[in-house]
Amino acid sequence: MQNNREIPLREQNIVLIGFMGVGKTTIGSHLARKLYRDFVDIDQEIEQEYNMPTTEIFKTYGEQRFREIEKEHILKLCRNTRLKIISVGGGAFLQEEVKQACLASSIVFFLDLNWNSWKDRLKMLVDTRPNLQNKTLAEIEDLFRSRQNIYAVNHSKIDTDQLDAEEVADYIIQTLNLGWELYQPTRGLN
Ligand SMILES: Nc1ncnc2c1ncn2[C@@H]1O[C@H](COP(=O)(O)OP(=O)(O)OP(=O)(O)O)[C@@H](O)[C@H]1O
Ligand SMILES: O=C(O)C1=C[C@@H](O)[C@@H](O)[C@H](O)C1
Ligand SMILES: [Mg+2]
Repeated sequence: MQNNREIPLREQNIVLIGFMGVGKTTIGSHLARKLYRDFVDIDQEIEQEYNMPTTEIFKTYGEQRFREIEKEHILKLCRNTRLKIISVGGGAFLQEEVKQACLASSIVFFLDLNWNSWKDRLKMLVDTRPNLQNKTLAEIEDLFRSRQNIYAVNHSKIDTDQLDAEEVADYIIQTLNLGWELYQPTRGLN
């Protein structure tokens, strides 16, 4: 496994984690554009590979198969790439191996959003997220709360409640610049 001691901090992949709908895909694409990096969205990669939406993949092959493919995609990126912005699915960190690979090879940002703000987004998410379907609001809240512990280990947590997607991307860039300068300063290198 490529680990972060072998990749200069400024070249490490940036991985966005968090519950469904917190904005990983939207914020990740802003971040990639602003940092002139490639953006990889794992859900979209899997949908392209299977040529069907996630809901159909769950129905046809089951969640377990989706998780296996998700793991393969993420481990491959962690082993073989740098300088990417990667949005992983909301359930990717359920798999310990995925979590450890991301934490060892990349800078992991947890996009946090409180339940009250999140539930306003439910309507626009439910058709495309199989794990939100056929559940009561109380069951979805339970899922939301039980998932928080898989995101708890990260390199930086960003509170997104009061920010639009572009502001979150700018805030992540400020955080990165602070960390890069602190731990691997450019001053005096030449
Ligand atoms: N900071 C934000 N403020 C307001 N709305 C946002 C913000 N970030 C994302 N959104 C909106 O929330 C919806 C979900 O965002 P997005 O698809 O990026 O979430 P996601 O974390 O990638 O979800 P998933 O894990 O299910 O793929 C989109 O309609 C997006 O426009
Ligand atoms: O949190 C989840 O379980 C999921 C989140 C989405 O990003 C997709 O990866 C899929 O819909 C499952
Ligand atoms: Mg997404």
